[in-house]
Amino acid sequence: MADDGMLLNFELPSDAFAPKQTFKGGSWKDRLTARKSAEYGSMKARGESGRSLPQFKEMRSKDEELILPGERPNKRPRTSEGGRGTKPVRTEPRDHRLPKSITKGEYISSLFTYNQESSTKHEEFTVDDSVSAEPSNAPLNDELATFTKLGLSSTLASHLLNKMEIKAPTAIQRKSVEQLCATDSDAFIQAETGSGKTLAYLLPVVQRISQISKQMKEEGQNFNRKSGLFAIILAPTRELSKQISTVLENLLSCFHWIVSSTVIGGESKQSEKARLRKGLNILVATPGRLADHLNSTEVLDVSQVRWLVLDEGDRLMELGFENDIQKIVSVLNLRSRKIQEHPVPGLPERRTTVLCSATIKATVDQLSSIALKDPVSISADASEKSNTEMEQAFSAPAQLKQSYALVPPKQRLVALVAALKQAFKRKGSVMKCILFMSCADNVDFHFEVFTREETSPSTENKDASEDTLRVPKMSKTDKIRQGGTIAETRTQGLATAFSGQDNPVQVFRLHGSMQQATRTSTLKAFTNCTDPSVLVCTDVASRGLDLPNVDLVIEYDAPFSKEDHLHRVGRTARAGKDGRAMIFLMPGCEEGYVEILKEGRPRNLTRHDAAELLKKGFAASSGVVGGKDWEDIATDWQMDVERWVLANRKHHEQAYRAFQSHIRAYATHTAAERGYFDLKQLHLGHLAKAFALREKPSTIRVPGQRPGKEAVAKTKEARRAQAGKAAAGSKRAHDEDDFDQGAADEQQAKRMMRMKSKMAMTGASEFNLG
Ligand SMILES: Nc1ncnc2c1ncn2[C@@H]1O[C@H](COP(=O)(O)OP(=O)(O)OP(=O)(O)O)[C@@H](O)[C@H]1O
Repeated sequence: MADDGMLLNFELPSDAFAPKQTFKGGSWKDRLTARKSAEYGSMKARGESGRSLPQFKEMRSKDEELILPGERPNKRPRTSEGGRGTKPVRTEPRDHRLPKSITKGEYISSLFTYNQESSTKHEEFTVDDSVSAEPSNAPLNDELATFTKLGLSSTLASHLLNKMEIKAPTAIQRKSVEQLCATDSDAFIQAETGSGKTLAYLLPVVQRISQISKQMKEEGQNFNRKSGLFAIILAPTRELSKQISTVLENLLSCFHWIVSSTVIGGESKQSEKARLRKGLNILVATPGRLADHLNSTEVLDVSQVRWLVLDEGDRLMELGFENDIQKIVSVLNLRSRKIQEHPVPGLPERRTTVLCSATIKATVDQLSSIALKDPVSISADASEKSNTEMEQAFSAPAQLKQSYALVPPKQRLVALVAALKQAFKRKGSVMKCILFMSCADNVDFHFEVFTREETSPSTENKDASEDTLRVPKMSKTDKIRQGGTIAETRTQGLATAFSGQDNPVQVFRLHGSMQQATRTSTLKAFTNCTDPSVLVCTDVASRGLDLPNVDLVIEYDAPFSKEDHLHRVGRTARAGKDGRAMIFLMPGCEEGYVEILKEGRPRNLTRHDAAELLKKGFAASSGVVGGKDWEDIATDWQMDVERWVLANRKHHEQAYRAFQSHIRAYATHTAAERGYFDLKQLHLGHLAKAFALREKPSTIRVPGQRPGKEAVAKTKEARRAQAGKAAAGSKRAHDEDDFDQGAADEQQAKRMMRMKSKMAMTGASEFNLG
């Protein structure tokens, strides 16, 4: 199941994050009224009468912050004038920025009040940006390190130079080409992102097969596509398989008699079978599809396979391809025993299996035990390393400039737009940016926000139109007709939200719930786009993809694991080029994640704060534009998006979905890192603002999804009443059991959900990658 389409069988309990009702903020009168109102509400629910009290929506603290029962306002920040508990110092009134009228169930809070502040020092780990770091994944500058000296034929070496503009090997290529051209032992190849691992395993494979073809010709035999399948390369995703296949075809254009092909799904098995029937010498495949063909395609003869490459080994395991790989390896072992009628001259006795990744996790040991025998470790580093050492040693490219932005939940959306505005302010400063989000719903919603038609910024008072913009109530049939999904085919648009004045920016979206053909064409369009562009995507684009000219990576939603972080930021600063990466974190427990970032041994890790981003993004250097300061401009923009969401049912539902899916995704960080991403500490009310939602989080429901605890409680009550009326004690007991069983199941469901959503959101299967 894909990440955005997941209608999982549990919903976050509406009151799960609500502490005991306490009312803070505003004057004592506000707090008293709020408490009385809440008491009145519960009396009313119990059927007791009470004197009329003001509706809660009418109450607003003096700071414009609406403090809701069930929501946790942040603690007042300490001020130099007084300790906690003293009246906060109000720098300026915010009221003028917010609409004067609000409607039932709708709460509008200011972007700039009650935000949690950072608890860490600003100076930490900030390094001078002007200090340039030597690229660590660049081609070698060593005259002795020529491809011919490493064992490649002069034909292949000159093809690399003249046709592919590859002059010298990278460090990992030097080691691996030398090793794999000379020996048949299994190998682990581990090197940082963008260091040329694809050629590190393809070059020796092509070289060895070209030698076989040469030997056959010398012995008077004809080498052609029917001579045998000699190498299989497995990759976890279709996109990656296609990319490997393209590099391979480029290489093989100097050996046109060696034929390669792919079986990766996404097209009919019949046409794949037809290709296999024609014969081929090198096959690039996804594990599931290959296992399928090994089962059902008789013409697929794997008895002569002598090279098996498992690219992105740890990812293959993460995505649950273990069984498929096990099956493939045992079929290869079994069929390699077949006695050949016409043995191929020069074909090695044993099969060489190569495992390759930028990050080597414990799971790789498992894969190694399935597929490898006494492997040699090949890393770019000069020292020989054990697996554990390799696991600890992975790092980001040295020349990559990393930073993190500490942004409170309410300001996330505006700060993101500000960062993008700043990045694309000057023509040519950033060409391509990849923006990572946690799930497909998030990608879809933000794509729409970035490409929406903006209303005139001169519209000063929009209060009058607030009610007319209200979302029309969705009828039951509408909901059914919509089926809980939004059909959206547009994958490219002009970024109205952050295009520079003379610098139009294109936005693309990519995630695993899109049709394969759309995914492929979107990637192609992004790659070929000559305008500055942003690819908003899930982790489907985090592994192995080599998209040219990406100079900025933004992780708006934190990665699910530190390995994912390295792969994401590794889409830039490739093969010695420069690159920048920024991750968004929230003040509070997420700040601790900086320690994890440091584990990737970045040469620099600069910190940005929300105010700094907003100021740079929303105002000129003077800080004031047309009499408005950057806070006003950011607020106007946020309000505009909120109104846009309210005005259209589709956008509203998209925002709902994105909010809910994001929270689910938030719960799926690896156990080791969950402490930094603690759902209980996430201020859902504030976070909703980053999705331009004005509703109370517990009321946010996506049509077709299972009701939350509140709704279940209501149903339970109704069912109890019914059971009571019918005086059917046994039935009641049965219903109770159902609910208790439901509660027990919920734990199980949550566990399943965590696993499923992690898989779906990171790309659970090659056929439906998220
Ligand atoms: N020797 C070389 N000289 C110059 N460029 C190279 C060389 N080898 C590879 N490249 C280029 O470097 C880029 C990255 O290569 P590749 O995709 O193989 O990296 P990788 O190590 O597999 O990265 P990842 O871990 O992200 O998958 C590609 O654009 C490739 O063309």
